[in-house]
Amino acid sequence: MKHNVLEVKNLTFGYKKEKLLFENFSVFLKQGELKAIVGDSGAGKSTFFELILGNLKPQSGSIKISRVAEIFQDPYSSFHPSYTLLHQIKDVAPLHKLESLLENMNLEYNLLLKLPHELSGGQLQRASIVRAMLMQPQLLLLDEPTSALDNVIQLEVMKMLIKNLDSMGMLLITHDMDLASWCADEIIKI
Ligand SMILES: Nc1ncnc2c1ncn2[C@@H]1O[C@H](COP(=O)(O)OP(=O)(O)OP(=O)(O)O)[C@@H](O)[C@H]1O
Repeated sequence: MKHNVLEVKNLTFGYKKEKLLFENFSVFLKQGELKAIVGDSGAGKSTFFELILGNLKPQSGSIKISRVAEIFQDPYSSFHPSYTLLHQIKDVAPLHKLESLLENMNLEYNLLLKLPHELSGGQLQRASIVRAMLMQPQLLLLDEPTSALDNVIQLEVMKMLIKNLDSMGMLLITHDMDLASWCADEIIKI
C-alpha cells in the first residue's frame, strides 16, 4: 500500500481574516502521485507551499508532511554563486548515489566542478534536481520548475523529474495547463 506523503485537512488561511485564500481546503498526496496546482496569479499557490513548509501557520486545519525537498522556478537562485556545484551538493547529502543520478539527469560529472553561472539554465536546473534527489525526499514541491527554461528543455527536465516519481509524491505549481494535463494525476484549481 502506498502511503500518504502529504495530508492537508480542512485548511483555512488568509493573510487577512476578511480575505481568505483557503477555506476548508483538503489535499492528499500518495507516494508515486503527481498533482498539479493551478490558479490565477494571486490565487495563493506560493502561499500554499509556504503553509506546507511550515513558514506560515493556518488559521485552522492540519498539515502533515513527510521529508520534503523543493525545486524553485529560477535555478540560479537555488545555488550560491561563489561555490562550485559539487561543494553545494555534497553539503546536503551523502554522495553515494551521485553517479547514477547524474546519468539519470544526463549531466557530466565535470560540470559539478564549475560555478553556477558557468552552466546553462537547463543544466543548472538538472543539477538542482540531482541535489533534491540526493536528499531522498518523500514529498517534492515543484514551484514552476521549468518556467525559466526554453520549451524543448522544459519537457526534458519534466521527464527527468518524473523518472523519480516511484519513491515520492510530487506537487507541481504551474501556469501551464498543457503541462499539467500531460503529467498530473489530478489538477487542483485554487
Ligand atoms: N506576506 C504577505 N502578506 C500579505 N499578503 C500577501 C503576502 N504574500 C502574498 N500575499 C497576497 O496573497 C495572495 C496570494 O499570493 P501568492 O503569492 O500565494 O499567489 P500565487 O498564486 O502564487 O501567485 P503567482 O501565480 O502570481 O505567483 C496575493 O493576493 C498576494 O498579494
